[in-house]
Parts: sequence; C-alpha cells; structure tokens
Amino acid sequence: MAADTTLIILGASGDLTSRLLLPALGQLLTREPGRTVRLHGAGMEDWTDEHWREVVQKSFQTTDAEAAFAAVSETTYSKADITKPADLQKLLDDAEGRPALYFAVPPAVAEKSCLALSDVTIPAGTVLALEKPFGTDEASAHRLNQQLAKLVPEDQVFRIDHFLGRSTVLNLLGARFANRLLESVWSADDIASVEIDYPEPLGLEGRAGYYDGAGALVDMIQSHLLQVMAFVTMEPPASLTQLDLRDATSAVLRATHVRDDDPVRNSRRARYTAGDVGERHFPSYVDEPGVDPSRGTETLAEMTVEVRNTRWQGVPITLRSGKALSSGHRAVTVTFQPVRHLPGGFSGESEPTELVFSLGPDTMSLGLNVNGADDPLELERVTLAADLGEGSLKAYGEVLSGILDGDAMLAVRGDAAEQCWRIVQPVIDAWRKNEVPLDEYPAGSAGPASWSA
Ligand SMILES: NC(=O)C1=CN([C@@H]2O[C@H](COP(=O)(O)OP(=O)(O)OC[C@H]3O[C@@H](n4cnc5c(N)ncnc54)[C@H](OP(=O)(O)O)[C@@H]3O)[C@@H](O)[C@H]2O)C=CC1
Ligand SMILES: O=C1O[C@H](COP(=O)(O)O)[C@@H](O)[C@H](O)[C@H]1O
Repeated sequence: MAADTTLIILGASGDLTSRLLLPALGQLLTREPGRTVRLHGAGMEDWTDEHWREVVQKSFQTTDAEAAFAAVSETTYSKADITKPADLQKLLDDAEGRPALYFAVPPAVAEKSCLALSDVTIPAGTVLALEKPFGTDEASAHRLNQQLAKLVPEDQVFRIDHFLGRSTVLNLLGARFANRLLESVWSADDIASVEIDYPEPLGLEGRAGYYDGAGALVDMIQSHLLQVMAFVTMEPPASLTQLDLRDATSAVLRATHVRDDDPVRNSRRARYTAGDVGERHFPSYVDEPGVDPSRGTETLAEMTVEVRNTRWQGVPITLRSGKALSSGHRAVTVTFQPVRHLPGGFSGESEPTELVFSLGPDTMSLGLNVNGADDPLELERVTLAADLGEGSLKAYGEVLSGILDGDAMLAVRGDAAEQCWRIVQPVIDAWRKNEVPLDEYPAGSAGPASWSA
C-alpha cells in the first residue's frame, strides 16, 4: 500500500498523536527514506495547516528529523467532528489514494464515529485503525466488530495493540520457532510456570478520565499482556502471515481460562497509597485529581490463567501489571521443571532453569546450573545473557508500518479481541462482587507486602 496511502489522524491535538504516533512516524520515515506518506490531521481544534505542520515537525524527534519531515511537508489539517457523517465524508473524499483513518480519539468517540461511517461512502481499500480499549466487554466488542464488518473487510481493520510491535515481543517468535532446542521443551512436559510481569513507575499521569473507569486489569492485562501470552503459548504457525499468525493467536486465546475457573483464588488486586517513586512523590490514588474513590479502581492487577490444551495443560500462567511501582523487572519468565534426577554427590542448590525475555531493556537470558570453578561438584548459577538491541523501530513505528503497508499481521483480529474480554470477565465479576480484597501498597514499593509473603 506504501506510496498511495493518505494517513488521516483523527484526534490530531491529542496526547497519543503528539507523544507516540508522530514521533513513531518520524522514526519510520528516517529508517526508510524512500517511503512517502500523505499525512492529514483532523480534530475539533480550529488549527491552520501551518500550526499542524509545526506540531508534526516538533514531534519528529528522530536523528534526521528534517529529512523525515520533508516526506510529509505537504501535510494538511482540517477541523472535523468525526461523529458527523458529513465531516467524515469530506475527509475521505479529500484523501488521495487509499485513506487510512487512525482513530486517536477516546474509545466512545471512535465507536460513535464507526456508527456514523454507515452513512458515508467509503472508498475501496480504506483502512480503519482503532486504539484500545476495544469495547467494554465481550458483548460490546462483538457489536463493534459487527459494525466494522459492515464497513470494510476484516484485513482492513487494525485493532491496535502496540505491545505486538515491541521488538522483544516479536523476539518471542524468533526464539520459539527458530530454535530446535526450545521447540522440543516448549510444553507442560518441561515447563513448570510462566509469568508475564509489567510493573510501571508511572502513576495516573492525569488520565483519570480513562483509567479510573478501566483499572490495571483492563488497561494492561485484558489487552497487552494476553496478546504477549498468546505469542508465548501459541502453536507454531505455518508462516508469519497475518492469516496464520492470527489464526494461531485466536486458537490459543480460545483455550485460555482463569485457572480452575476460580477467579477468587487466581486473581489479586491492589491500589497505591502515597509514596515516592524515585524523585517523584505520588499522592494516594484516591486523592489523585478526577478519581472517584467509591469506584474501587485497582492500580495493580494479577490473574493466573491456564491454557486448556495438550501442550499447556496444568501450567499456571500469571499476568501482572501495576502503576507507581519500584523499578521491577518487566519480563516474560519461563520456569522449567526441575531435573528428573540430580545425581548424588553434587553440593549447592539446583534451581530450575529459567528463560527470561526482558521487556525493556530488551534482553534474553537463560539461568543455568553449572559446575563451580573452585569445586567441580558444587553447583553454581550462571546466566547466559544476550542483548537484543532496541529494534530499529519503536512499537508504534511497527504499528504504523503495518498500517501503511496494509499488513495486519500485528493487528488484533476481531475474534481475538472478543476472547480477551471473555477471559478476564470472571475476574471482573468477582471483583465487582468484592469477592477479592482490594489491597494497598505504598507508591514506590514492589506491591503489597502480603503479596511477597
Ligand atoms: N495517550 C496514550 O499514552 C495512549 C492512548 N491510547 C489510546 O488512544 C486513544 C486516544 O487517547 P489520547 O490521545 O490519550 O486522548 P486525548 O484525550 O489526549 O485526545 C483525544 C483527541 O480526540 C479529539 N476528539 C474528541 N472528540 C472528537 C470528535 N468528535 N471529533 C474529532 N476529534 C475529537 C480531541 O480533541 P479535543 O481535545 O479538541 O476535544 C483530542 O484531540 C484512546 O483510545 C486511548 O485509550 C493508547 C495507548 C497509549
Ligand atoms: O496502553 C498502555 O500502555 C502503557 C505501557 O506501555 P509502554 O509501551 O508505554 O510502556 C501504559 O502505561 C498505559 O497505562 C496503557 O494505557
């Protein structure tokens, strides 16, 4: 699709656009100097083309910002209320080549806009890119999918999950499927447990309007971490095409359930109280501007799932993420079963083999037991580590590259988005009924003290 696409960013004055999308576009254009993109910004603000160009130029913080900006220097802006069919029609009519509508707007606005598109003539090939959260539960995600299906074919719908564009997440595929050594041990026969952990030092950061209604479970686990889990657990796809990869993703998500169907024993939640993360002081979550304390929103969530198939039967897979935490390890940790028999005569501890994919900085490490240097019969722990580098594109760069190339491989398919809601729903229900306590942890700690006991 590359050359003849007009990327129309809806929500041009928003945070996502200036902080993530435009810098990623700048990086993509720097890496691929031959790529040309027509860029159009649209939103509620009464901006001129000149103002928009300044916004774009400022956001292109790449090594060769000028060259990248040159590729979009003709970029234009128009004021538009994207919930109105007439405004959407004009945006599409004015676009040259194939339009790609990127909805960088609040989810409720995106949904309204998709309804308004029913009354619009949509040019063939139009791409619709929707941010998370996709719907508010399985039923609403299903309705939104049905609406989208009336507008464009599924492979032109990009449900964005920027974790799928992270280089370490993509590395999971390389490590798993290009190494015979791992291929043969990647199942419940050899793996004891999997943990996917994404602690963040950030707090609410003024996002109460969205986050207080979502919480850590929906913000991170329902979307990003379940997608990462699917990459860890999927059956090998025949190829890395969007069809094969997304079929494999959906199949494993369909087999995923809260462990033992018991959300009370297999989920935990907590929220932060006042404290310091590094140099930053955070008030208690409930005292953050815009927060409604009666909602009981969690800022740290954990759930344990299992994949009910031959490969994974019985392996606990724990997903955890939270805000205002000390600099914990963001990682996928695969812990292997102990050896079947440790020959007598060794001294020292034999710990299980551990393979860790670190989610920034991007590294992969393997913890092994080896013979000690001084006493060959005393076991010592060594870690073999590989620095995987940052990847030449940040996550949103990969996302935009897929949209501009019309390759939906790293976009979430509609059925997978619905499955992710189905998986977390029992936990949401148990939390609503207060069947799981809402613990507390001071900002800057590693979480509630009782969790590490
Ligand atoms: N910000 C982030 O870090 C991330 C955000 N996301 C997702 O991206 C989406 C956007 O988030 P974010 O940028 O933070 O939100 P913001 O509130 O910062 O921006 C939303 C933008 O949408 C515009 N807008 C609202 N209503 C309309 C309308 N009817 N017609 C045209 N434009 C409209 C707003 O214009 P105005 O202000 O003038 O009303 C504003 O420019 C959300 O779905 C969010 O979940 C995903 C990952 C990270
Ligand atoms: O989508 C989101 O992701 C970020 C974490 O991703 P990162 O790539 O910025 O580390 C999270 O902070 C945010 O709450 C969530 O909405």
